[in-house]
Amino acid sequence: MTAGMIIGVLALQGDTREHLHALAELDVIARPVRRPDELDSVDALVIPGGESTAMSKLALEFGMTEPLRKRIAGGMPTYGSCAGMIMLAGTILDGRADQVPFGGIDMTVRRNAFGRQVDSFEGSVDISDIDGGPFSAVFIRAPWVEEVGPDVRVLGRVTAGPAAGRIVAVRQQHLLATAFHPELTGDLRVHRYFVEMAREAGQTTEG
Ligand SMILES: NC(=O)CC[C@H](N)C(=O)O
Repeated sequence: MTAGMIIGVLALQGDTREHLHALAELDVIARPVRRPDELDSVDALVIPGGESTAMSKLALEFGMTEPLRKRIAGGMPTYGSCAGMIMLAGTILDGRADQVPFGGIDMTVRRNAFGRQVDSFEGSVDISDIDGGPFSAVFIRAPWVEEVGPDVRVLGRVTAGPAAGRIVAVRQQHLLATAFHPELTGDLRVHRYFVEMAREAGQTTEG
């Protein structure tokens, strides 16, 4: 069912195009999603990196917040990178008061957690479900995960440096989030893992 599967990439704000490119390398149809009717036509969704406060505001303006919350809570496989991770969090620290996440993952994330002095850096992250060695992970004003609920599996932590041990990749059933940007490094393993998740979900719902 992979061949016919359609994966949307939220296209309100952020690096939508890079995710579309990454998905195009895999055996799926990938399209941008801006409106509720476009959301209805996809089997799974990627929420890109960018600026989560801007994304939240645009989602409210485009009438996307409620439809997204419903689909995500209803089992649509969804992957969020960086700002996308923030939007999938139940609780945001250092967010804006008017920021409304889509939720879904029982976790608390801290925005811009790695500190102001380091805007972006590359670190090494092992992801427990993904073979092939550690990721060379790009962090850009990235969040980290401060707390997870009992249903959340921690998949990856920063391995070295001052932020060593910080949680930067998680999964809760059909939902996946990373604080870094695999769409920027040409390493397709996270996208492939997500496509596999989406395919499994499709098989379950289609019997
Ligand atoms: N690269 C990113 O997606 C950065 C996330 C951004 N700092 C935010 O809070 O939304």
